[in-house]
Amino acid sequence: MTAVPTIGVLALQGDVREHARALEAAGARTLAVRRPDELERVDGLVLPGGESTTMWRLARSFELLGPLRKRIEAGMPAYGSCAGMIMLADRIRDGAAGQETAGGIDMTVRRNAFGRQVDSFEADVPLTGMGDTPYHAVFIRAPWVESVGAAVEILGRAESGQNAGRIVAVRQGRLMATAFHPELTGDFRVHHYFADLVRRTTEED
Ligand SMILES: NC(=O)CC[C@H](N)C(=O)O
Repeated sequence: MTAVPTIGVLALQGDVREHARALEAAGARTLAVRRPDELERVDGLVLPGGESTTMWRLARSFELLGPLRKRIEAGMPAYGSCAGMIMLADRIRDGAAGQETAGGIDMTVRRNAFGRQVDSFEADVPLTGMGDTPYHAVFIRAPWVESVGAAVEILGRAESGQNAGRIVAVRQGRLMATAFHPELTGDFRVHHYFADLVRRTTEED
């Protein structure tokens, strides 16, 4: 029998409840993670959208940044959306002074990249491995992925307009990230994909 995985949502700041709801719709049990002992109990973690500078500062003061890095290095699956994508990037551009990330994905992410042109917008993005219909993606002061290392698989790019070709969804092994917010649209394909990844990981380990 396949066990139901417990997926944490980093609950320092951001749209935690929406992710929990989407993960539950994808068949996972969820846990709000604010403390290192909560982080220890989850099979995978979602880092939500919000504000990456605040998330970073809070992660430091809650003494979560170090434990988060350790669990990611040890192979915990993690998925970051928007600010969460920034948190999973090994390198960031246009960060606040001294801004750190948990890292894990070999990519450079530019913060507020689309925001200079337009604060928020919606676009259809075809996503590898998540069905034939493009994903209707909501971007809110979103970052984009400026460059990726060889181990990173590009799952989606913006298709049209002046931002055509920009990388907005990636995966590196057990880590994945999207520049957009799949918790807001009621189409939970991204959460299903991540929940399946976590389920397979718990079977492998
Ligand atoms: N919707 C979002 O998560 C926005 C991200 C935000 N601009 C940041 O830098 O963290």
